[in-house]
Amino acid sequence: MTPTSEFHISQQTHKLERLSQIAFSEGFPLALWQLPQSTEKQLIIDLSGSTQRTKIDLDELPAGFVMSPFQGESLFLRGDLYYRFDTNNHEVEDAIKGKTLEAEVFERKYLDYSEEDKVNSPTKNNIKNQQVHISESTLEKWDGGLYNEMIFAEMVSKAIIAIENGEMQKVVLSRTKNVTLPESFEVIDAFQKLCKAYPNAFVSLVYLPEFEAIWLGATPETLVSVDAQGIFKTMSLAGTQSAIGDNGEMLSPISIRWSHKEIEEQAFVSRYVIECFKKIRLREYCESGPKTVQAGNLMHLRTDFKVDTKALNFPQLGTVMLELLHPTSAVCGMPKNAALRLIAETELHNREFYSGFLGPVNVQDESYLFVNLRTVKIQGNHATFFAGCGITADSNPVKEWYETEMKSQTLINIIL
Ligand SMILES: C=C(O[C@@H]1C=C(C(=O)O)C=C[C@H]1O)C(=O)O
Repeated sequence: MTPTSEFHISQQTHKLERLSQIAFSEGFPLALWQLPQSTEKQLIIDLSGSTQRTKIDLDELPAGFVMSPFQGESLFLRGDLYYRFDTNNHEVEDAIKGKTLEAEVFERKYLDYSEEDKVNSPTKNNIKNQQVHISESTLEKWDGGLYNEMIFAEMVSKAIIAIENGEMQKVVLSRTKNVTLPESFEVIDAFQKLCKAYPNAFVSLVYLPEFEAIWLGATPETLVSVDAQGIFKTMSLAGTQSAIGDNGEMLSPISIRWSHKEIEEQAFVSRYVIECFKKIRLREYCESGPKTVQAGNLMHLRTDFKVDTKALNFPQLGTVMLELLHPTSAVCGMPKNAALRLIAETELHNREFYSGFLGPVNVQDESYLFVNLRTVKIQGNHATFFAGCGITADSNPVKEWYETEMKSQTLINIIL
């Protein structure tokens, strides 16, 4: 191999990392993701320098990435630059061929590897050491930790009383866990580790310069997807158990037994999805499940729903269902308004983007939106993990605390 081609290959390997570091240092919004069961990583950079606030209309939006909070306006990252990388982090050939002029100009400005650049340009070569800019005022907002087992158990007890009083049937309460990251922590490495560890999850990294934050996650839950063939999918996911046995062994899904509480909790979510179909008088959906599925260190109960939008001549189904479904009772509760009220009165933190939804929209004619679970917000060396649990009349407050601990461990086990 000639020295030039060796250099070229090593630059290829680092391209994903370099592009990310450029976005972080220049303040360009960025989304990097791996779809479930895919070995490709996809990357979008919005060159405008800020995200757009928008209503999510899947039929209208250009190619980009949606980041939506639990409550409030959705953000849209425009796909000005779009890259695809294979398992070895090499750029995918057909994506290179279809490169836009904008991408070529960008690469010439930031990634041109002439000999002179290698020696002289600080922007182009020392970029790896640059971090996301974070202001003092953002750091001041960081709290040392709002929750402990007793506080959270009391919140759950309060929710159980509300359920017993007939105010609601189910509510999902969540908490945060704050961790100071070690100096050795590298966010792109953490993303890569999550991709390897969780091939069945939607693994994502989203940089939002206006929030001076990076959100990293590995969620098991599809909210709405519409593929290039017009197949719409959603799911009801709930009920949680450890996937790891008493002796540290990985359990198999068929060995898992579910209690009445968990079966009921998941059935609430399925009923909610079916109610949404009923509202638009759609009967032509296929339903399969519930079945036990593994999500990293956890097992859940899942029912899948599928609709052929082409056969029904209903191309807007994705947009209509998104509006009806979010927030589902997997992250909020039943009935929705009573649950929202209790969440607002009880939780000590703002959920921000946790339990909202995120994913690529109209990228290669497909849209995949996921519920933002198993997620962490990173600001400087501060990490806030978010996790929640579904509470019904049969909940045990201490068990629910452990469930949120296990859910935080899905990320912590891999990235720290
Ligand atoms: C709320 C979360 O997860 C949701 C709640 C579940 C439950 O209550 O058992 C299971 C899966 C998700 O639908 C979370 O991960 O934070």
